[in-house]
Amino acid sequence: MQGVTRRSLLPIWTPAVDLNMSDEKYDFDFFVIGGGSGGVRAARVAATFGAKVGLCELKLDAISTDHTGGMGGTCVLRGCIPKKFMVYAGEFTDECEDAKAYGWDIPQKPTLDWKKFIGKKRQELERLSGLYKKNLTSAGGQCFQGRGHVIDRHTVRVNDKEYKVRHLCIATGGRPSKPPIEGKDLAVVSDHVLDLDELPKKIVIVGGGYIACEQACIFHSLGVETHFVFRQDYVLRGFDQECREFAQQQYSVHGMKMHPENSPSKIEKVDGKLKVTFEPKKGDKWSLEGVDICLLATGRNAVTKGIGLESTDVKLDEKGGVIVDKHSKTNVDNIWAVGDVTNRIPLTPVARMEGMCLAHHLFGPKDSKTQVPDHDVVASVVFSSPNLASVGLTEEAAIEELKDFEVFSSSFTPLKQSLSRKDIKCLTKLLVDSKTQKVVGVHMVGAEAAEIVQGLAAAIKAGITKHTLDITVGLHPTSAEEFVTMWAPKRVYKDGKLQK
Ligand SMILES: Cc1cc2nc3c(=O)[nH]c(=O)nc-3n(C[C@H](O)[C@H](O)[C@H](O)COP(=O)(O)OP(=O)(O)OC[C@H]3O[C@@H](n4cnc5c(N)ncnc54)[C@H](O)[C@@H]3O)c2cc1C
Ligand SMILES: NC(=O)c1ccc[n+]([C@@H]2O[C@H](COP(=O)([O-])OP(=O)(O)OC[C@H]3O[C@@H](n4cnc5c(N)ncnc54)[C@H](O)[C@@H]3O)[C@@H](O)[C@H]2O)c1
Repeated sequence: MQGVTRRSLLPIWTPAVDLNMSDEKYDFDFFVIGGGSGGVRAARVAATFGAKVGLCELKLDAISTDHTGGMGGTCVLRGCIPKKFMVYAGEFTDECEDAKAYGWDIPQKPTLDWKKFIGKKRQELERLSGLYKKNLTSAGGQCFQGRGHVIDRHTVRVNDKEYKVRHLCIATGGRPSKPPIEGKDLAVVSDHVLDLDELPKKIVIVGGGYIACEQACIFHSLGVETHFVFRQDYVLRGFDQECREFAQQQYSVHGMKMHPENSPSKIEKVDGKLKVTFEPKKGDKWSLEGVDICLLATGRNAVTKGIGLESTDVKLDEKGGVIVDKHSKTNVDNIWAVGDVTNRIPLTPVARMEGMCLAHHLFGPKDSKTQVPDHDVVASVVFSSPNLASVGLTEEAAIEELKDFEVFSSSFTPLKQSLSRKDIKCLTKLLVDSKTQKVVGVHMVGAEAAEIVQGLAAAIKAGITKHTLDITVGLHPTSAEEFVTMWAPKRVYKDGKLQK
């Protein structure tokens, strides 16, 4: 086959497979379908180990479809990165508020040139997408633009050409799903709201998960009339209950219009705008009119349909995700899957870890310690305003799993806001195993929580005890120092029961 070259720089260690003995009947040792966080990491590391690697990805577009995507995948083009740019864009509103309280004279209301912002965002994402391709090809991998289709367990078709592959990796990620609401075609999904030509005046955001919370806070901070509608009494099911309540209370302090225990039942067009009708858990139906955008942030589905998987015996779970073992292997010996398509933990660093471990497992040194991804104690953060960052057990999970533990928590006004928006509060929380004194959970709601909890996540992995935190000298004055100055437990549980 033309154009496929084995990387000349062979690794200095002993690879897991003898790459010089690879079967000539294969065009590639390793072929990846999907150029997102997981796929590119797997392909790039495998190429670095000297494997003959190919990867295919759809053509670049902000909106993902069966035929559009782009190198870098969801995280780079319609996830983490554009979302974080929007978070930053919105933060200047609060900064201006704080600045005034600190004595700055801001003569007129600052305005945002949305077209300028979105133009810069598009330019930067295109650059990043190009970098993903460049990094893979410089590692020796080959990149194809086109839709990958599995013909059989050793054959992939891209752009009408078939390739024989020794190992195949499915890394096709996920795409947003819409619930069966009347008029749902009038609503948009997260791909769209991260790439709007114009900023809406009035937006309805449906869902209570990561995306809904982040987007609601972003649009509210950008001055858009934001209606945040969710089914439960509190947002972010699965997070620590005290943190959920605290975050939700802080969202309303910022003035956002929250509509808990409501679901949309109908979306229609009236006089060129949207009318969205809701059914509350209790009470009568009600509607919002004059809505520019209705975002359905109600979950995502693994991309496993229409890519030829049915021509293999690869087993899917009940939600359509690829079932894999601890090495990311499917039930078919040479087919592997990493990232969101496997419905494990749908986060970028997790997809990357799975890709990295797979490459090590297949092509790395035999004694590599990074062959099995570790899904235990994975930190996560909701980039809402304020951030909610979390690692380890929640208080509710600790009651079930640990039974004997102590809760340390503190809520306070961050120093910066003590001269400005005094109703802005921060919550820090630690859970400690009573028997071992090990820290088993860290949670924070507040500015920069993500930056702070990252370090504590590493400390938990290293088995840090409460005593070590107690003898750690804080950095003053910071919000982070609360984690080393919470001496007395707020609550103590014995045998899963709260002690008086
Ligand atoms: C709005 C939003 C915000 C997010 N924010 C964060 C965050 O802040 N932090 C975080 O950790 N995670 C975040 N995530 C989650 C994160 O983006 C995903 O977990 C991550 O991108 C998954 O990587 P992946 O490689 O599994 O899949 P993807 O990145 O989705 O990549 C899959 C790729 O496969 C391609 N593809 C699909 N089918 C084919 C085919 N047949 N042929 C060729 N190519 C194909 C797609 O075009 C896509 O590029 C966010 C997600 C969303 C939607
Ligand atoms: N900061 C981050 O790390 C980040 C940000 C965004 C997304 N993500 C990842 O992407 C994944 C998907 O995010 P998501 O927010 O789409 O999903 P999610 O699973 O976090 O939330 C979906 C929400 O939609 C609600 N919902 C579902 N069906 C509904 C219906 N019919 N009517 C009303 N509400 C309904 C659910 O109750 C839930 O609150 C997340 O699980 C997360 O792992 C991560």
